[in-house]
Amino acid sequence: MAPMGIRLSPLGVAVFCLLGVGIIYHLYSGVLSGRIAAFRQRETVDLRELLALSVEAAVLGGREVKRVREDNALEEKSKGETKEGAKEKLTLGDLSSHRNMYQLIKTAFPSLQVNSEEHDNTRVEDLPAWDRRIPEEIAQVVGRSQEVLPESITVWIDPLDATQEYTENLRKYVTTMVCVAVNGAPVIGVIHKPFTGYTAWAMVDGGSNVKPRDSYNEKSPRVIVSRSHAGKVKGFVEAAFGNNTVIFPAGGAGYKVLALLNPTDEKYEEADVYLHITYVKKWDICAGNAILRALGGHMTTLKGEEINYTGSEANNGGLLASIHMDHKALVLRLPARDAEKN
Ligand SMILES: Nc1ncnc2c1ncn2[C@@H]1O[C@H](COP(=O)(O)O)[C@@H](OP(=O)(O)O)[C@H]1O
Ligand SMILES: [Mg+2]
Ligand SMILES: [Mg+2]
Ligand SMILES: [Mg+2]
Repeated sequence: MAPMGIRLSPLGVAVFCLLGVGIIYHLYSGVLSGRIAAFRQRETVDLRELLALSVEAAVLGGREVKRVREDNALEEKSKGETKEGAKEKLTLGDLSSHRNMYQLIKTAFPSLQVNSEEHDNTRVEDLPAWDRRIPEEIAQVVGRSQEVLPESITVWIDPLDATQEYTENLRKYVTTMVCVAVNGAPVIGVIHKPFTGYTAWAMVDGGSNVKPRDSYNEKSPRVIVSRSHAGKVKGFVEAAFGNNTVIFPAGGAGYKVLALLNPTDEKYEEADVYLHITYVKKWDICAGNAILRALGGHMTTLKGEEINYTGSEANNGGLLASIHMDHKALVLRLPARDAEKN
């Protein structure tokens, strides 16, 4: 005979269990969410550290670019053709720079999304890990750290910009570039010149080591454009700013942004506007965009839209860059463009 004749109702047991689970959940949810928050806190990345690392990476890549050029060991290959039929070249300078830059950044911050123009997993033996030192030059300008979540970051690297000109030994156009975008907005930009050793860097709301020129000609801007991926840019520029517009053809997207500023390493064309009408990729333009933005300038599509530096590498909308000018007014002066015909 069952003692006392107690019978458990299944419904009662279920309600009792649910209550128990509810109490345990209530007690632990605060603790758990606190733990998760603390974990995320620890995982943040300091943008000032990323700036220092980006400069280090650009200089490291630049050393390879210079070495390969000076050894005359370019091992030039073709990666295919651009949409417009120009040869897309690849040299040992691009590859060796990529291996060094990518490995340095990925070893220091393995969780970051890093998009390089080149793809090659050959390990660089004996590459020392980044020492996490913030150079004095950066510490003096960027006074405090700025923490962001790693998942909000996209790093874009161009291990050698102006490869076409590099193969022609037009050394002044060649740069290495690193850019850090946060939630798609370009925030840190580094443009390094391997053959002069000059490095321009800037961080939005942080500071920079490069300044704009004192004056710009807004009424009749001198326009810097591509020399090897120009498309029909001459007619486009003349339709916008008049038939007598001074046009400077130059190599490299990094170089052309520097020509809008006041870099101190060598003489540049003093351009007022940088304009590009053919296809271009985000590693080509992100660093320049970040530097211009940090200095109060703008880089947009030809329609004046901001460029989002997440997702696909493609920028199909062309490029208009200016500083200390009414950028919207410049956009309004541009003629309608047929992206298919360029
Ligand atoms: N139409 C196009 N298609 C693909 N890449 C282009 C392009 N126009 C310019 N670029 C890239 O943008 C950079 C600057 O070009 P430009 O000197 O013509 O202004 C070069 O980068 P890389 O040298 O890193 O490949 C070049 O390949
Ligand atoms: Mg290339
Ligand atoms: Mg490039
Ligand atoms: Mg390149």
